[in-house]
Amino acid sequence: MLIVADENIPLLESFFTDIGEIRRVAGRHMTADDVRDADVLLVRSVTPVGPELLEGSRVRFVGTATIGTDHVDVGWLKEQGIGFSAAPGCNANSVVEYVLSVLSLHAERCGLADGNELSVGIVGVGNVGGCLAGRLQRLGFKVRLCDPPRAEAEGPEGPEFTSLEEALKCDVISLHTPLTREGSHPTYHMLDESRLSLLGSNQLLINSGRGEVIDNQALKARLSQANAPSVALDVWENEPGIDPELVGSVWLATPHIAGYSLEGKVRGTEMIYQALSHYLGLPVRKKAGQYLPEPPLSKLTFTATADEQKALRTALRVCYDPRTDDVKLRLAMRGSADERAEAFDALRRDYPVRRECSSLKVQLKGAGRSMQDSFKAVGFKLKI
Ligand SMILES: NC(=O)C1=CN([C@@H]2O[C@H](COP(=O)(O)OP(=O)(O)OC[C@H]3O[C@@H](n4cnc5c(N)ncnc54)[C@H](O)[C@@H]3O)[C@@H](O)[C@H]2O)C=CC1
Ligand SMILES: O=C(O)C(=O)[C@H](O)COP(=O)(O)O
Repeated sequence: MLIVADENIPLLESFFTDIGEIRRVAGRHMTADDVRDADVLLVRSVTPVGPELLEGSRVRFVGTATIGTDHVDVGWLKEQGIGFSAAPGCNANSVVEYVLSVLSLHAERCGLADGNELSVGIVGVGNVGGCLAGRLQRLGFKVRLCDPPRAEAEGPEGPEFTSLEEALKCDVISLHTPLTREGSHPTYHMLDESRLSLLGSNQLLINSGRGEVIDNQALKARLSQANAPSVALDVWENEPGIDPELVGSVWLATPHIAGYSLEGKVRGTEMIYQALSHYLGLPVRKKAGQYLPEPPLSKLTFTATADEQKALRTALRVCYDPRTDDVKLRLAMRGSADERAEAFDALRRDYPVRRECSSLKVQLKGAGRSMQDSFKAVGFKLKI
């Protein structure tokens, strides 16, 4: 059996050698010739999968080691009887940690002693948005949820949902919808010129869903006007050929790496390995946990003199500080359009190992219940 796979899927050999021969291909440049004689295709978000790639090939199963599926023509695969699986939720925790870290930086630069004074509108309350809402509520933030598809499906039985316009009134708005162009609630350019005009300079807009959910040209225009909001973008229109002027206009700019914790990536591989094994009727023998190395930093101790908010910010940023990725992306925006696109992909391909908060044991000497609860809410393991 031949498995053609994006070379950026981690642990390909560890998970798939027993199943078939692996051919590694650069995902961004995968062609019909690369996959013609394959039985299985494993991709990431950068490979459009549909008739152009697969017509006339032997492929009978496609797996994407990502949450998002907007790069896959799922309907066409179904019509062709080709098996398909994504990795729902695999890196949701990583995205949530990115948002928490962005929020901590924002609170600090706004001079807020307690970030949880902020109200947060979460747009798209699925795996990522739902997990984020739970954490923020435990941390004492005021959270508003916007998810029209869920509101319609769940009715009065579900949680309280608000309209997009109401969510856009919050101090912070965090986008976590998939990219959709059809249906009752399409998200393509959901934040257009008119909705962006509702935001003001005391607000922060975060997008770690998909770039096309915001009209990037309208956003660039909005950021050049008076009373513009602060913006943190992890995802962009036209990746990898993103707009360098927009990078220059936003507060925090990262190269689509919110979900790039090691845990999240390895879980993505594990999930498509499990799905392929089920599809082929093979036993599932391997687990992500067996491939996670010891983290470079495993313990952190705060003494009884530590201030709760400062300690929490420090611990969070020890695990992940988006400012490092921001600096690298800004530096990568020099050069020609081709060089910039290549540099964007290189930042993602060569991304350093980033571990989730759960990899760090935190000792809080003499800390009260509130401080312990806050650390646990973020996802740290407490050392008793
Ligand atoms: N930046 C990154 O590294 C990553 C980005 N993502 C992106 O985040 C997206 C969300 O991920 P999950 O939460 O796992 O997906 P999910 O499918 O679990 O949840 C998405 C939610 O958005 C809601 N939704 C759909 N249309 C909407 C609309 N018009 N307005 C408001 N809500 C709407 C859905 O009802 C659903 O509850 C993914 O589709 C992917 O595009 C995911 C992982 C990493
Ligand atoms: O899981 C998703 O959806 C994402 O956005 C991934 O983090 C994207 O990673 P790549 O597949 O582009 O490496």
